[in-house]
Amino acid sequence: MPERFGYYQNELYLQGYGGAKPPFSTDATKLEDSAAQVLEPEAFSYVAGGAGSGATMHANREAFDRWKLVPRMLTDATERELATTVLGTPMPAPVLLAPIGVQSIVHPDAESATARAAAALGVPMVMSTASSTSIEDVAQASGDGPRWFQLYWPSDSDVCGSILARARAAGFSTLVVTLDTWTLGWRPCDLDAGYLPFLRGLGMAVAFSDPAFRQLLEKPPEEDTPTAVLRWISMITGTDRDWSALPLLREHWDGPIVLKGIQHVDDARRAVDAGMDGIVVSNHGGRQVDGAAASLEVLPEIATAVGDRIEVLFDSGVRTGADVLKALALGAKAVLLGRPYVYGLAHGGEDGVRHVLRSVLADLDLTMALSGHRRLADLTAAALRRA
Ligand SMILES: Cc1cc2nc3c(=O)[nH]c(=O)nc-3n(C[C@H](O)[C@H](O)[C@H](O)COP(=O)(O)O)c2cc1C
Ligand SMILES: CCCCC(=O)C(=O)O
Repeated sequence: MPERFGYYQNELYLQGYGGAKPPFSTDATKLEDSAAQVLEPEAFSYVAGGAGSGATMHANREAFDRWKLVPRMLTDATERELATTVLGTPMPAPVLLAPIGVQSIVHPDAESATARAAAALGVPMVMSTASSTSIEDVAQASGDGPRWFQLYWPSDSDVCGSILARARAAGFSTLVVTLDTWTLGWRPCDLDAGYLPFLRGLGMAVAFSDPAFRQLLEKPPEEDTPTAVLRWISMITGTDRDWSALPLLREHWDGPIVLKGIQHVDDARRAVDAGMDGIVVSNHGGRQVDGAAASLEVLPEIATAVGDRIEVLFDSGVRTGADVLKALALGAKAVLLGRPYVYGLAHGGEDGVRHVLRSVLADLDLTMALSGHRRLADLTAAALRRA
């Protein structure tokens, strides 16, 4: 394990901050408020916002509140075993960083800072297709760190193949294909602010550095950005693909493939039938379908239906160690942490992401200990009660 995160007191206070106050809160639920103080209003709204009325974003949190841990005593949880392996990737705890695009709008070091922070802890980073940093630069920042690549699936097969070949060559081991964002959801915050970072040419580093994409353009993106942006957006949006198209991805990717954005048990079964290796039960943090079910609400039925045949990962609303425990007890193999690490990035770049990650991992470790669980395998529905 690259760095021991262990007990909160040892790690953050004695080693990390030497007993001094940390630079900002160790409570990820508070970071949103303080991030609002340090970010441009539009950038903050873009990150914090959800689709429509925000109903799904709120439902994601409410669903966590409906489940309560029921701690067990005298179980000897002095030493916990949090390390696990998902699709061949070893990790110190069942936590990955969710793919989040355009990180340059919150910090100039953007995805490179995130990659360094994740690598320092051995936590896998899922890099977004909509990154503000190219595949090769993220890989370099990530060094020996574990890394997965998230795909917004280009309709042009040459471009798709080129991007995936680059990701594979750069050491990204697992492909995460996001299905729930084939067009952007109705996001009043961004609409009201007239703010969409992509239309300003942000979050285009993967596309603009891709030789196959550049070949399709009459003028390079540096000379005519709006045309290049529109060409790219038209390529990654649309419904012209269905389940039968998934084998095409196998032609370009020989590693594990995970489908992200699964909410319905029948879609989870289809992912198994299509020979996929994993799914992420996710509603994109409530950013796509306003009124969609909370992801935690649908997790148990999906895990029961397919959990023995495919890796079931989870995101949308994870903020604390207890949240991780609950998702695992309800059938997830690991969770993806979303907005909180972006707020860490906003507060302090690489150090900020590390701070958030260490806080969540240490909180997870302690909550696991005090709930009486030694091993991840001990986390079953019996560890919970529905309120
Ligand atoms: C600012 C922002 C950008 C995102 N960009 C992507 C992306 O590029 N690709 C993707 O698959 N998911 C993206 N997501 C969704 C996350 O991967 C994840 O599903 C979501 O953040 C989980 O919800 P939470 O933040 O409430 O925990 C984005 C989320 C946010 C907040
Ligand atoms: C093409 C959209 C990329 C960013 C994204 O997924 C989000 O804002 O939720």
